[in-house]
Amino acid sequence: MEGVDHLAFERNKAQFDVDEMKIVWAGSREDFELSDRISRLVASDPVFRKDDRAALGRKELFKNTLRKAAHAWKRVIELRLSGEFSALEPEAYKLRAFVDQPAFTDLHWGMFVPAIQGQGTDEQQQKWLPLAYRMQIIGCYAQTELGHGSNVQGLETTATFDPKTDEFVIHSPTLTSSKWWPGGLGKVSTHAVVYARLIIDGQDYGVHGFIVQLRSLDDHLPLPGITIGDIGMKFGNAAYNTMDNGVLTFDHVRIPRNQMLMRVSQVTREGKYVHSNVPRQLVYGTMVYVRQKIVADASVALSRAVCIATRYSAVRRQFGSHNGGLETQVIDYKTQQSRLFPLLASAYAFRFVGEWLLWLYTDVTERLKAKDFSTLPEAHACTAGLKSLTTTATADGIEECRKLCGGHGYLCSSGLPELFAVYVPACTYEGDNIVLLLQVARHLVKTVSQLSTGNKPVGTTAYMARLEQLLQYHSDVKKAEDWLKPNVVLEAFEARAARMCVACAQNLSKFSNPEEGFQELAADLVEAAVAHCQLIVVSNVYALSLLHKHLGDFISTGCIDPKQGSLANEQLRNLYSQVRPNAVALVDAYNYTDHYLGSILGRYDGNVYPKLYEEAWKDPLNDSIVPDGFKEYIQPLLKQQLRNARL
Ligand SMILES: CCCCCCCCCC/C=C\CCCCCCCC(=O)SCCNC(=O)CCNC(=O)[C@H](O)C(C)(C)COP(=O)(O)OP(=O)(O)OC[C@H]1O[C@@H](n2cnc3c(N)ncnc32)[C@H](O)[C@@H]1OP(=O)(O)O
Ligand SMILES: Cc1cc2nc3c(=O)[nH]c(=O)nc-3n(C[C@H](O)[C@H](O)[C@H](O)COP(=O)(O)OP(=O)(O)OC[C@H]3O[C@@H](n4cnc5c(N)ncnc54)[C@H](O)[C@@H]3O)c2cc1C
Repeated sequence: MEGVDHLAFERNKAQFDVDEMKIVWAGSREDFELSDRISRLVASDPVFRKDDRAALGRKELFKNTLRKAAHAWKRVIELRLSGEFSALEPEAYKLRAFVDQPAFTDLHWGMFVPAIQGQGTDEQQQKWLPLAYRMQIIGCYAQTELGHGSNVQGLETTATFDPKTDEFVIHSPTLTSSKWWPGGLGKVSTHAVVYARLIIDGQDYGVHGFIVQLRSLDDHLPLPGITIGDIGMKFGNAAYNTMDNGVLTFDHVRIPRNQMLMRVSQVTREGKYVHSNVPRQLVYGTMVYVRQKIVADASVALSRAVCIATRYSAVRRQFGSHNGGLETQVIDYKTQQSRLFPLLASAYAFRFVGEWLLWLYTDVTERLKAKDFSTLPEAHACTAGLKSLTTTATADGIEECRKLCGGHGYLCSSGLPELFAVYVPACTYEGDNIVLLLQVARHLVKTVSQLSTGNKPVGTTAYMARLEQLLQYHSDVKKAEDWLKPNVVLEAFEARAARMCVACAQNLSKFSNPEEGFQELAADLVEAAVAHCQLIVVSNVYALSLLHKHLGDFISTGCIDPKQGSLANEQLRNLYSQVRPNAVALVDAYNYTDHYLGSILGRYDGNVYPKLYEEAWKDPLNDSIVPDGFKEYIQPLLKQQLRNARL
């Protein structure tokens, strides 16, 4: 059966041009060609092999990660993948994506460099960026502490200005102030951007960023006053254990004054605190940048899981055989379709919403350069909300895909357990998803409360300007096909989000203390924020399955009635039937190599069973026929039973 395309029959059913769809998914022909070239390059390089990962112990796994990161960097330079200086070019980014192994380089390029770019002055950038671009220093982002992560203003590490020596003294005053979690910190980084409370003359000016050298550039030992290590094994086997998330404490470590990142605010030689004419929230700018990247990556993780589950569902057969004929492909079961196809649609939807968010982020960045800060709240709300929405849906979606693959989905060789374990911390890092939704809720409630003062809502909240109309709205859907009209769906989502936000604002106004009200109503506020974020996704693409999933919201807010809900469901079933013949082609359009998918169930040729069988024999337990430990632990039991039987 080797080489036979078990899915050819499925591919022949496609009703659209897969090659054209590959370009749509990639973004452009140029992007497609680049991805295609780099994914093949990675797949054919033995250093980037990953099928042996599940069996490696932590130390071997980590060394393997260092080897891959070093090799990736060599390839970036040899192939001139990056521009003259930075590896944040699309080519290098793609190479990292296809290598598919989290490493310290993610934090160096993804957070340390952007923190200096966004928060450093021109002089600081000139000094530090060339070193970082050439990886002559390796950096990480040391914000979270043992005692505080979400509450950034609660961080305890201090940076006290010493006017006598023109230095800051960085110190960890308590156990809970130990830096805890930063990726790349545990074993690799030579430097960090450390977030600490700025103290001048006894006064606390809040949290600011400082560039701190952690390890010697000669022998890699921690510098005096610095205690540093890895925080230990994390969820999953290989998964995120390729990363050295670290712990760090400072004992009165001195750094020059000019190592405070001073674009947002400065400390003068005399110890005067000067705040530039920019919002203090720019100190949080690196998080906004990374949240946008996380949204762009959600579609990648979800599409991998969906690709595996779709191909396998077309290969797998259970029940339904008549007269010795073939059994039914599990993809033909309506229940399988109703679980799988909305995820297939979500992967595409997140791909497009990621593109849109990149556009929004680029626009905001351009405005910030021109000192226009007006769109910053919208950028924060959109990045926070969509990060939360897409990572939650993706993590849940990967787990659903595992279940869609039945028992075989639980095998590491399906690729799904590791994909889930690597992905699921995205719901926590870069802002816990609930904490981020509460930020969106604050923005929405503020928008509603400002309507009465004549403030015109902008951006993604612009629909609130039609509040009167949306509060009167009731869907006029009469037949299932009406739900195919994008405007009909969009209006229903707008009305639902507006009503949920208004209900929250009205309930909040009953509290004399708004903060107390916000705490009390937090669960409702989170639901209103989800409704708003779903509207953003819907307005960029799709939505009937979401409407079906949240039917309760639509009916209880009076946007639609139960009959219209059933019509939506009927239309959804019709759509599943239309997707069915195209399903395998729709996942082929992702153009993933078998190396990248890392899944026997998702193989392009569908040759699942022989390969699963072959793979089982490679497990280290099968190295010997009788297992180690037999003589010590099994044989005595068996002998004991024999003795008992004789008695
Ligand atoms: C070899 C090869 C090449 C390789 C190339 C590789 C390239 C790889 C790239 C990979 C990319 C990325 C990889 C990253 C992996 C990620 C690892 C994870 C890292 C981390 O987790 S870092 C730590 C993240 N921590 C958090 O996210 C903390 C979450 N908490 C917060 O953000 C805040 O504390 C808060 C919850 C927002 C609350 O803050 P605060 O108390 O200060 O604020 P208030 O609620 O009082 O609000 C005040 C005011 O400020 C507004 N606001 C809040 N945040 C922001 C913001 N970010 N931007 C703008 N405005 C903000 C808020 O809305 C309020 O406004 P208002 O006063 O109401 O008008
Ligand atoms: C794999 C991984 C990598 C990481 N990498 C880095 C890194 O490189 N650098 C770095 O600085 N940090 C890093 N972090 C830390 C990460 O950013 C934090 O863990 C994250 O911001 C969540 O904060 P927390 O751990 O304090 O959670 P907590 O805030 O303690 O959350 C615990 C629970 O409390 C709830 N909660 C908290 N506050 C509220 C509230 N106001 N209202 C309602 N519910 C609330 C949350 O929803 C959650 O259910 C990483 C974390 C992980 C898991």
